[in-house]
Amino acid sequence: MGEASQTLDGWFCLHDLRKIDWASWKKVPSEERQSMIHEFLNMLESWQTVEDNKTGSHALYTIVGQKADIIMMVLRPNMQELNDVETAFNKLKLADYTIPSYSYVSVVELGNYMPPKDGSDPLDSPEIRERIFPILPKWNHICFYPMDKKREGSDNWYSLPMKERRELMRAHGMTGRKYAGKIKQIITGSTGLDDWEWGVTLFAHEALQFKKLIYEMRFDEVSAKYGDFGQFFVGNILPPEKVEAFLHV
Ligand code: VOV
Repeated sequence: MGEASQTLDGWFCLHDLRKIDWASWKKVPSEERQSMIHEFLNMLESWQTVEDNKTGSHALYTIVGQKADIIMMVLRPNMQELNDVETAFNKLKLADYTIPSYSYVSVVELGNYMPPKDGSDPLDSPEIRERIFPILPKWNHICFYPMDKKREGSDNWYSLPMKERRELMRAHGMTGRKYAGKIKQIITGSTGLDDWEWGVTLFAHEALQFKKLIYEMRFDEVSAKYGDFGQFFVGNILPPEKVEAFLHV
């Protein structure tokens, strides 16, 4: 039987996707809408303070297509704080005009397939700390999807020996490295936390790079043979200064 890979786990992560109830929103008098937008912007400012203090991070994007209108991705040191952020959003007046469309709970994860060569404590490495406690990039586009590794007949990731999994992950990493500077990936583990085993969140300057990377990875054995994927969500950055225009009706 396979040996479990040890993981380094960082910040907890919530992907919260909402639709805007545009029909109801349009009926709200403009002054009230303004005040709700203002209240939401104040919340974003408080999230920014957390990020500036490096005690969490967040990303706000609009979603293209009918699955959702916005995605809020929030990172916090523990599940309680994550829940607090979610509850605080739900208490905003604006939340009454949103419809939950998908959510995902996970924790930023780094596997030990490529351990430090000198045997040092990975948590002493600033590079590793930056990966498990990441400040999310403010790049133009986001792509998020959950995934599993298969356990079907002979295609069972979990019964492969560590050596073989390491080799497959090495090849996966080599494909990913070709996209350095074009795509930033945040892998969050969710076994026991949500319906799938991992959340994959990608950030890119150009949306086409998602298609190129994910297509190329389909040919890596680890994805071709063992990858099972959930729904894909893709979208555009929504910086605070554009929130008002986005919600303008
Ligand atoms: C920019 C692209 C990029 C790069 C450089 C990259 C590199 C790496 C490395 C080096 C490692 C192993 C160590 C670790 O960090 O855990 C991983 C790990 C992982 N990856 Fe990855 N990945 C990328 C990108 C990338 C994508 C696009 C996907 C989705 C797969 C697809 O087909 O749609 C993915 C998935 C994963 C997963 C689920 C894991 C955990 C697997 C496990 O069994 O534990 N990943 N990944």
